[in-house]
Amino acid sequence: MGKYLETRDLSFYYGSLPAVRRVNFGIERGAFVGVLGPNGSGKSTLLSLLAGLLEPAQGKVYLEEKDLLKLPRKTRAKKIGMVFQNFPDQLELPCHEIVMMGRFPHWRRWQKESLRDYQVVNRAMQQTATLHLAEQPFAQLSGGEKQRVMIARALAQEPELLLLDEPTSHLDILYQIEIMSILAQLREQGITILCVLHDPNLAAQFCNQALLMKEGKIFAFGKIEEVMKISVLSELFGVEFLEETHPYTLRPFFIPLSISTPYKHPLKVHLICGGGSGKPLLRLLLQKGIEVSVGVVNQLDADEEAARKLNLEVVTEKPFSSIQKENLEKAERIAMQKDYVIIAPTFWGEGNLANLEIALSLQEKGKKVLLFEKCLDSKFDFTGGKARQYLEALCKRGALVFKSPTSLLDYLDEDVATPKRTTMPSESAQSAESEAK
Ligand SMILES: Nc1ncnc2c1ncn2[C@@H]1O[C@H](COP(=O)(O)OP(=O)(O)OP(=O)(O)O)[C@@H](O)[C@H]1O
Repeated sequence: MGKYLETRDLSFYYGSLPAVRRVNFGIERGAFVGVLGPNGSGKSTLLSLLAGLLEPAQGKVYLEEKDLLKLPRKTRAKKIGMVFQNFPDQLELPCHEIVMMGRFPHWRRWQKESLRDYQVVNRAMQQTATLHLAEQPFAQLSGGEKQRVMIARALAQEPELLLLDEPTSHLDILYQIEIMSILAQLREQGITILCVLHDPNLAAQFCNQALLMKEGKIFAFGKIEEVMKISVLSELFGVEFLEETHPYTLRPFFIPLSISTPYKHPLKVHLICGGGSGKPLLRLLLQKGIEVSVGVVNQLDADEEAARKLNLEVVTEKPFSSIQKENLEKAERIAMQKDYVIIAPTFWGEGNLANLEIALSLQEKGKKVLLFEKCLDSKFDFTGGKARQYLEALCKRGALVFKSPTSLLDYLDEDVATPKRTTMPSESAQSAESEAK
């Protein structure tokens, strides 16, 4: 059986500019789809095609398996409610009359407003908190108030399918949440909703599916939990995100961090850490644009969580387990691709000691190892001295010891500026090394 709403090879051009390119997707009745994508990616054009306001250059839109453009105009107007950006916002009509316009498709010629029409308008204005604006001229409302009145008008239409283009764009945060909650309730009543949004969090919290667009094409489409991932969103928007899970809804939410640039620093490092010891360093390394891999760390460890949320390459081991051979080999392979191995001042136990064995092995293969004075403090060693022996062996064989993350970062910068330095410890590092001894 076909879907409630479906597009097949849908394309649209403005002159020679392809705005929507061979878009294929289908949604079930009652879906609540968030349409997201960068500016100019074709979201509004797609919505206009779905509303039948634009005629596709190629392909078709099907509503309940029928060619949308072949449905009588009045049938379309009854079924599809729209809240678009380009409403005439200087109308002097009182708001209740604007909302009543939503009833037009249900009227016969010369029909007057019925009691039911007034009831539906009243309910729509209650739902959108616009009842107190009923007598006010539309033109005199604020942007957010106008937006809510236009949503009320669409609700008064009692549509099956609601298409909204950035319905939250002029709303303060309270009304953003309120409007999204109203839409979620409408969905529970069986209305199918497609809604262009700029905020991934509104989509992640309220929608059940996401349609991501880039350059007129579908970039990703599916359930929120399948599609809304930092790797996908970062690539779509060119912004780094941190992902958290909402403690109550268990839906993901995203914190934009910075504009994603390809790692701009020429050096790459592998970080051995654990228990949160790597976090301060991770932040500094990433701020400099240095590519970082992490491991081996136990799943659910604070550093593992940070690396995962930052979408870094990370080698993990099961929680509370000693590191398995295949994970050690994987970490070694990854670290071999890097310029340095950095050891954070973490606690050492029998479970993670093997990370120091890899560091020694990597050093033997010519990899440069950097660590911190604090690493040599025996209070971090819960292996009866084995960890300290490994760390001292690393130092004897040329590992550089630093007082602080910033001095290590300075060293990396010097190293880039003076290529020969990579084989010769810097003065600051040497002095730290001798102090440590
Ligand atoms: N009326 C028009 N005439 C010519 N080009 C247009 C027109 N409307 C949109 N475009 C172009 O078509 C492309 C897609 O625009 P569209 O408005 O569909 O994107 P969008 O994803 O909704 O953008 P935004 O997030 O900025 O609202 C853009 O390159 C835009 O410049």
